[in-house]
Amino acid sequence: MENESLIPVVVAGAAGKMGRETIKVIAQTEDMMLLGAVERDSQYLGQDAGEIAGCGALEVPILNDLQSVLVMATQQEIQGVMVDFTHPDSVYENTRSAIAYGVRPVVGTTGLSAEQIKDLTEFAEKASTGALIIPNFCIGVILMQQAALQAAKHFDCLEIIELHHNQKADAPSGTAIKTAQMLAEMGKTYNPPQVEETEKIPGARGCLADENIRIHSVRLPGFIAHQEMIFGAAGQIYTLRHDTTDRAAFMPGVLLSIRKVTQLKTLVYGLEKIL
Ligand SMILES: NC(=O)C1=CN([C@@H]2O[C@H](COP(=O)(O)OP(=O)(O)OC[C@H]3O[C@@H](n4cnc5c(N)ncnc54)[C@H](OP(=O)(O)O)[C@@H]3O)[C@@H](O)[C@H]2O)C=CC1
Ligand SMILES: O=C(O)C1=N[C@H](C(=O)O)C[C@H](O)C1
Repeated sequence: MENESLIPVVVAGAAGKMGRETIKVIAQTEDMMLLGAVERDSQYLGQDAGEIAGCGALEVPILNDLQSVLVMATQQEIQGVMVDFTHPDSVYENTRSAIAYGVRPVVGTTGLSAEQIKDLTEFAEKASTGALIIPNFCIGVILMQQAALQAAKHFDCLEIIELHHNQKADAPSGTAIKTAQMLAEMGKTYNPPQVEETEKIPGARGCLADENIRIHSVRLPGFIAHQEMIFGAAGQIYTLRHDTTDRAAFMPGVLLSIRKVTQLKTLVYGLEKIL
């Protein structure tokens, strides 16, 4: 393919676990090119993004100024896409900046509040810029969420347990929050109280998400990303579980999102809406 017809992609958080995986997969993808790589830690400044990702030199130096990379993206023939895998404390500003420059954000970073998502949705609408916020790029997770929606037609009681590596900054996970939101959209309130409960140690019962759904967050070395959903009713327990055993599992969803966001004019929240 000619360079001019490739989707130019900027990766923010280029030296992180997901940033490296994303750069590797873009390097192998015919209809995309890595245009820019941004990282906040100056130890990577000027280093080749491909070398850092472990896929060999791509001649794209890592920079630490997102704005200048976004400017570069605006100068391409095809509108650029920014993939963000940074940190909950940076993702809102990064996404707003990308939309302001007309560079379409594909946001994998979790930890955005409901107000921030609402604000970004309005901003993207005003700018007529496509944007995606995807709490989980893994198809298996979407299948688990769909199965949970089916189960919720028959079960009124459930709790969510999410388990992640201990480098994760935010809790509960974006996936668990989104799952609870999807269940809440069914118009039910779950887990009708049975007795008056007392938490002898605060937090014992996890956190309370939408429509009375409890989420319990486990952080341990050895995990990558896992979610269990336990439904209970008289005489039965129904359990759904998804395990991510390699970050490669997220990559088909990342590539799909990069392609889809170029066709959007508004912000869409959730991979299930673009499948
Ligand atoms: N949607 C999905 O399917 C998935 C989402 N995630 C989410 O993606 C995010 C990143 O995860 P992960 O890769 O594991 O985390 P890492 O900590 O491995 O990587 C994040 C990288 O981004 C850098 N960074 C932070 N802020 C900025 C900034 N403003 N500009 C540029 N770089 C920045 C960090 O630098 P430093 O180390 O100096 O802070 C770090 O190198 C998390 O929110 C995680 O929850 C993860 C997996 C899948
Ligand atoms: O931090 C992670 O690793 C992950 N974060 C996302 C989340 O918060 O749901 C997606 C996946 O679970 C991996």
